[in-house]
This record gives sequence, structure tokens and C-alpha cells, in this order.
Amino acid sequence: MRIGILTSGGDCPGLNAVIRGAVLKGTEINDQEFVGFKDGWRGVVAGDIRPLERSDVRGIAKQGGTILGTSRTNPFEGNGGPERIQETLDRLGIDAIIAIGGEGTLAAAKRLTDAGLKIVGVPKTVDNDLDATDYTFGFDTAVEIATEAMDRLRTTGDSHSRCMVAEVMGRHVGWIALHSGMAAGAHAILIPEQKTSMEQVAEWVRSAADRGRAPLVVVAEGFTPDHADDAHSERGLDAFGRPRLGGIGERLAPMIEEITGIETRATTLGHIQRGGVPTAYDRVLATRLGMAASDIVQEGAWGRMVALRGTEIETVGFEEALGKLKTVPQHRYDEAAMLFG
Ligand SMILES: Nc1ncnc2c1ncn2[C@@H]1O[C@H](COP(=O)(O)OP(=O)(O)OP(=O)(O)O)[C@@H](O)[C@H]1O
Ligand SMILES: O=P(O)(O)OC[C@H]1O[C@](O)(CO)[C@@H](O)[C@@H]1O
Ligand SMILES: [Mg+2]
Repeated sequence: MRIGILTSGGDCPGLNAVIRGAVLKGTEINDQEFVGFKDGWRGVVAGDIRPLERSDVRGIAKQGGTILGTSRTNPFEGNGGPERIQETLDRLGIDAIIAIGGEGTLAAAKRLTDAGLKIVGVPKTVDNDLDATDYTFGFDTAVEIATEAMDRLRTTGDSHSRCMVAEVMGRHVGWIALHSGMAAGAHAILIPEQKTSMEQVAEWVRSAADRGRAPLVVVAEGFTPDHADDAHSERGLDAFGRPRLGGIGERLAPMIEEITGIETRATTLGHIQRGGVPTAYDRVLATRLGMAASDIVQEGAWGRMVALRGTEIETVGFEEALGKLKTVPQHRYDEAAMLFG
């Protein structure tokens, strides 16, 4: 069987480990051949492929980014759509697709599978917001990077007796903020799931400062203060027409300074959280998911994706996988909030 692999949506540390896992298991055990689609669905629609043999994936498990490139191209637009894509696959002699991506990529994969294409999925997102899998690779790496950055912000904050605001990714959910904030001992963690007033934030900041600590406030990019209706956006729309987030930390800093009188600085970590080498945990998880993706192609489990449940890799239908976002539950927020202030 000849399989095309694609990576789509935002990149994520561990994508290359998935590709390597699938190619090694597929070529060694499952008698499969592989090609790579360049730049996500763009490569599928354009029939733009590259070789993906065993020698092409040598040593890439530790490499950040994706050797295939990625995009936010919609496979239903332009020359896309299921019939044309099937014609392209037939022309290229490709029997099936492994789509590695987040909820958007998998939603597109579901629509194409419903129209008869042979696709299996591998979930990816640094945000960790897919409910059907316990953890997504990339999340652990993002949390490590954010935690290290916060440790550094704390020492400079301590030296200057300043309040430091650290903004992390997390469009709809606050998992990166919650985990990195807990690990770094943040005095407030602000997440999309919990609207919070500026007075409350100021109270936590003051309380930490009163104890002689330099306050650390962690904010997820998708956080909405209780005086606002939507998450802060100042960078226009992405390729799919959604507001690009980022910048809430810089908005909060002067407000905190004004209410508390404590000098406040903001740092936006941004794409640093998605770059560079994956942690060992993410490499192992991604490799196992890639190997399992090769297996479910062999089984012809079209319309299903691989997922981590506990410590085992299982499979889930796209429908179930796309049903629900995994938000931070109230008890996890309350647990972290006991340490605020
Ligand atoms: N419901 C949908 N139907 C068809 N195409 C979709 C759908 N949702 C998203 N897409 C397409 O899939 C692309 C990838 O989705 P998206 O940009 O949300 O990335 P993702 O895979 O969810 O990863 P990320 O975690 O970075 O958001 C989108 O840019 C869009 O073109
Ligand atoms: O890289 P882009 O297209 O700016 O996307 C950023 C978005 O992607 C994510 O990193 C998820 O992949 C979100 O946390 C963030 O909102
Ligand atoms: Mg998405």
C-alpha cells in the first residue's frame, strides 16, 4: 500500500517523530510505502509530494517543526474537494492518507472521509485541547519552555521588585497556562475558561507583593477579562478567517500597574513555545502514535484517529474526536487557585 502523510495547522514539536514512527513501522512491518504531501492540504490539492523513505526519516525524532511543511489551506477550496483530490491520489498512485493535525485538520479529514476518501488521523496540538486523547504531543514541550521562561522572569522580577506578566498560547483552553503557571509558582493564572475581574487580579498581585515576592501573572492568549466580550486580537485574521490572538499580556500590564502602583512588565512567549526540540515524553508519544497510524491504515480503519488513553494508544472515530474541546475543569482551576496571591 502507498500512503501519503501530511502535517496541517500550526506546527508542533513531535511532528517529525510521528512521521518517522509511521515510516519505520510501515516499511519494516506493514509492507507499506510512503510519500509526503508538502504543506498540509495544499500539497494534497496540488498533488505536490516528496519522497519519504526510511533514509528520509533518519534521526528526525528530535528535530522540531515538520520536514513536510504545514499550512492552514482548506482542502475544499480552490481546486480542492473530494472528487478532484481522489483523482489526484489515483494519478499519484496513493492509496491512503495519514493526516496529522488539530481539530481543524481532522474536521477537514472527516468531511473527506465521509465523501469516500481513505484517511486516518493523528491528533496534534500544543494547546492540548482535544478531548478524545489524554495528552497531545507538543504540549509537554510547550509547558517546559514556558516554565523555564517563567523561572527566568521571576529572577529579574525579584531583582527589580516588579510584577511580571507572562503570556502563553492557548486559544480556547488554558492548559499550557495552568501547567506552566503551577510549575513556576505563579501568583495568578488567567485562562479562557475563567472570566476574572481586574480587581481580583490586582488583589492577588498585591498580596504576593505584600509578602515581599515579585508577583508573576500567567495569562493564556485566549483569556477574556470580565469587562471584555471577546479575547484580545490585534493581528487580523488567519487563513481560515479566525482572529489571530496574542497581546493580552501587554494590555493587562498597564492596568495592573495602574490599580496596584507596582511597576509591571509583560512578555509574550508566542511561537517560541512551538519551536525547537521536543521533550523525551513528546518524542515517545509521537513515535507511538505514528507507529499506530501505520497499523490502523493496514486495518483499513478509515475515519479513525489514534489517541492516548491512560498509557495505551487506542483509536477513536473522527466524529467522537471532534465532538468536544478539552477545557480545564473547574476542580483543576480551583486546585491551582488555592496557591494564588
Ligand atoms: N470544518 C472544516 N471543514 C473543512 N476544512 C476545515 C474545517 N476546519 C478547519 N478546516 C481547514 O483545516 C485547516 C487546519 O485547521 P486549523 O487551522 O484549525 O489547524 P488545526 O489542525 O486545528 O491545528 P491548530 O491546533 O494549529 O489549530 C484550516 O486552516 C482550514 O483550512
Ligand atoms: O501560528 P499561528 O497561525 O499564528 O497560530 C497560533 C495559534 O496556534 C496555536 O499555537 C495552536 O496550534 C494556538 O495556541 C495559537 O492561537
Ligand atoms: Mg485549530
